[in-house]
Amino acid sequence: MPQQNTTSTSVFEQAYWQIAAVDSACLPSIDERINNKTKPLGALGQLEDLARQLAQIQHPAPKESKPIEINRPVMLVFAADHGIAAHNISIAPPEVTQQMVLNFLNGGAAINCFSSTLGWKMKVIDAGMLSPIDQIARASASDMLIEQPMGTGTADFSTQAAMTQDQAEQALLMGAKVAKEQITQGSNVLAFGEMGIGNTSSASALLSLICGLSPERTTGKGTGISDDQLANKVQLITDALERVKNTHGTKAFTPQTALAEVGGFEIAQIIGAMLASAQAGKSILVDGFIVSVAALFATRIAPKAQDYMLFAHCSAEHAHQQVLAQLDARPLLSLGLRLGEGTGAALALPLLQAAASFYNDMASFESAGVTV
Ligand SMILES: O=C(O)c1ccc[n+]([C@@H]2O[C@H](COP(=O)([O-])O)[C@@H](O)[C@H]2O)c1
Ligand SMILES: Cc1cc2nc[nH]c2cc1C
Repeated sequence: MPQQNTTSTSVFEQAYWQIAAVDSACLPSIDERINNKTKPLGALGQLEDLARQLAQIQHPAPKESKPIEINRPVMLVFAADHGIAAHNISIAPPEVTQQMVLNFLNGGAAINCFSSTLGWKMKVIDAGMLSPIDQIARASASDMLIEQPMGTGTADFSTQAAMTQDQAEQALLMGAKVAKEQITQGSNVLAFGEMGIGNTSSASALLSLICGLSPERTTGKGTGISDDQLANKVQLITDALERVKNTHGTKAFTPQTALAEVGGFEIAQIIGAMLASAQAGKSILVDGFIVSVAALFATRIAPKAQDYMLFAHCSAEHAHQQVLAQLDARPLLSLGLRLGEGTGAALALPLLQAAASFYNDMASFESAGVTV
């Protein structure tokens, strides 16, 4: 059931989330620990930045030098359908969203392979697909599946608002609930993935609205559509932006308005889950283009949430670079992936573990008797 916001503060306001910035007072002791490891200064490159950020998130007290822990890493894959998918803007029809969710529940997708190989717990969240999961699949996958649909897919945003403002609000609360449950179970690293035929259209429109970028710059081929389909996708997003400007004027769009007009149920729930993770002081591992747009929205609601975000990879969807630039984020991997599902985030877990391992266990110059 949707939670009630008992305060008068909206979930789209920073004050609702009360996210503490990570404290830079702890940096000197963290840097001292990293710099005294038996290596030339900076020689572990981006792994040093990763260790620094993980240590800063986990040990804000200035003088403490405690190990980094990666506990019960959990992959949360949010799935939903999109009304815009009726316009042939994907290689696949909308039914494929649910077919792929069933594939997740049966353990057969790329994200299952990576999660089981690398040690992720995996949860699949139905945030609003065209039809509910049938009882047999539900019964056989009760441990992996979380059902909290906001409806049977969003409305077609090229002609009307994707969802109501109230749904956008409820979606944030429902996403937050999932993150809180996983944190209660002991997770301190939460990764985010998604599945939704048509959701690159939604992510592109959201990016255009919130950053004032033209649809040509924010729109790409998603699952691999043709040039003609891409031209149609750009036109549909252009029409949607025109519709939204006619409805709300040309003023800057708030995250809530943008989400309600052109968002997706899975994207909105991810935003809420990220904000709750940051609120609880846990690390957020961001996957590809769609999840990064959700991360951008989370930071537009509560800028301090970014302190807790680690960017796993750079997707082949070219607008992902625009999102990363907006966030001034440097991703860990660049493998040309454009699958989604959380696959890029899953693959980054060994890097987090390696960063923790050198930070925790590598000898210092003093302890090893190495004199440089
Ligand atoms: O994560 C990415 O960067 C990414 C880039 C392109 C496509 N996807 C996946 O493909 C689906 C959306 O693509 P489309 O063409 O249907 O909009 C959705 O299920 C995503 O998981 C994901
Ligand atoms: C087959 C398929 C698998 C996916 N996984 C994430 N998005 C997807 C889109 C399609 C079409």
